[in-house]
Amino acid sequence: MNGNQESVDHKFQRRALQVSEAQARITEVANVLEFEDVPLNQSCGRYLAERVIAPHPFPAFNRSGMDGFALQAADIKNCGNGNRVWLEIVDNIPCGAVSTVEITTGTAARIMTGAQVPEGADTVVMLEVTETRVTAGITYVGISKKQDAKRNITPRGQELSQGDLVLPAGGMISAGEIAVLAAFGMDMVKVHRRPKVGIFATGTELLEVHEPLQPGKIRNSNSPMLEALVRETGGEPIMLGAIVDDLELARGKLKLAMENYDFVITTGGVSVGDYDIMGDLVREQSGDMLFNKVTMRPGSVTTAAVREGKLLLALSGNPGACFVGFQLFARPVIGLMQGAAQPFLPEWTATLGADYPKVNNYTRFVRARLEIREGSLYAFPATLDESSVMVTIKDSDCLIIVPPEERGLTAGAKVTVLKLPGEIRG
Ligand SMILES: Nc1nc2c(c(=O)[nH]1)N[C@H]1C(S)=C(S)[C@@H](COP(=O)(O)OP(=O)(O)OC[C@H]3O[C@@H](n4cnc5c(N)ncnc54)[C@H](O)[C@@H]3O)O[C@H]1N2
Ligand code: MOO
Ligand SMILES: [Mg+2]
Repeated sequence: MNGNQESVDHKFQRRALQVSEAQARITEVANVLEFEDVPLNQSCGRYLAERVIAPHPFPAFNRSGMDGFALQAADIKNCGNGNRVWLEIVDNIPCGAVSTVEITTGTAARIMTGAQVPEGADTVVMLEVTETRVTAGITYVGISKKQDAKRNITPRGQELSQGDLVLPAGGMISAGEIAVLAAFGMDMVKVHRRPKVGIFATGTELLEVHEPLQPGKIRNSNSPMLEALVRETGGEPIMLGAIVDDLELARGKLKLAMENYDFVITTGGVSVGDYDIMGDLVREQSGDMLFNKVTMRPGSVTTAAVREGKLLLALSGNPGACFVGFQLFARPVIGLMQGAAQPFLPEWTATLGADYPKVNNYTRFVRARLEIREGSLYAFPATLDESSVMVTIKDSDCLIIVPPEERGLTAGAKVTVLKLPGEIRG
């Protein structure tokens, strides 16, 4: 044997991790970023850094649910069958006012929806079932139907008592949360800073989006896709362009990116090809490597490393693998850095809508369209779902998790899907 044959090429020596193990390794080193206070109207899509406890009951006062008259139910308990009661109107209470007149037997106050119910009143009769008359300069309301106490009054604290947990830490802020925060007077919200995510692509074949097509070359579509994905997950993308497949160039670029940003994502050059420089770069400092092979398709060559506490995720250049690798590894990292309590894609159960005959050694994440038929959720796998395929990414609502199987799956099988964000296209 000559020396050449004896030597081991470490490029080919990769220990494949299960997806869950790879996710555990990368999320373990994803540190939550510092706090910042943001104005309420800019907090949509951020994650609450602290739980919110109700500082007061909500609603804060007994509130009328109707335009009508506040009175004592006991005064009208014999109404009906021709019996009518006349009560003296002692006040008129618009929204925002607090009446100083207590309702006693024989009296009522005109009141508007949303106004504070006056002391002494225990029911509000709606305007439409009342009549008024003026006798000797005094206005009376006539009521001819009985009504129980508590009707049309929302009691103080009906929705929340003081001290109740309103919002847990780590929940995403959207319209409903913003309404609650506003109602409790929180015009500034404590969140975790968005991670700055440096993104660059490697590949001598890559053209800029605006460049005309040239023989053998392709436009860099992964960088804009990653930029959109980083934004979608709440990160701040920093676009560092594309570089040719040159180890020195890549080393310099990576160093700069790792020094300046919270998280670095690259695409391309992680397989075993002669120009797969990102794989080589990570292997150079093998102590830092978290994984460089995962038992998944697409994206088996997805590589991750940690350097001085900073994470590098080197995604495959193949668009399908780049997309899936982002969803499984970058999404939770970016979420955790912002303090998200649920940083992973949600898992749903669906019925497979068409046969999926492919046999897999590895777990497959198959792009699919979701459809609701007669109240049940169906997942239709994309006909083209190879790692290298790009166009079916845009048609997908979810990724079907197809475990390693000796034979394929048939239509009707129950499958677990990872729901991608956004509306179901149907
Ligand atoms: N001998 C082997 N060959 C390959 C293996 C293997 O195990 N042994 N793995 C295959 C698998 S699986 C994948 S996935 C790819 C991974 O490739 P790389 O991550 O090294 O990516 P590249 O070689 O740079 O490019 C692959 C493919 O993607 C296109 N590409 C690259 N960057 C972009 C971009 N920014 N935008 C759009 N498209 C991009 C590139 O032109 C190539 O066509 O390796 C297999 N090979
Ligand atoms: O990394 Mo490749 O995408 O497994 O097909
Ligand atoms: Mg390659």
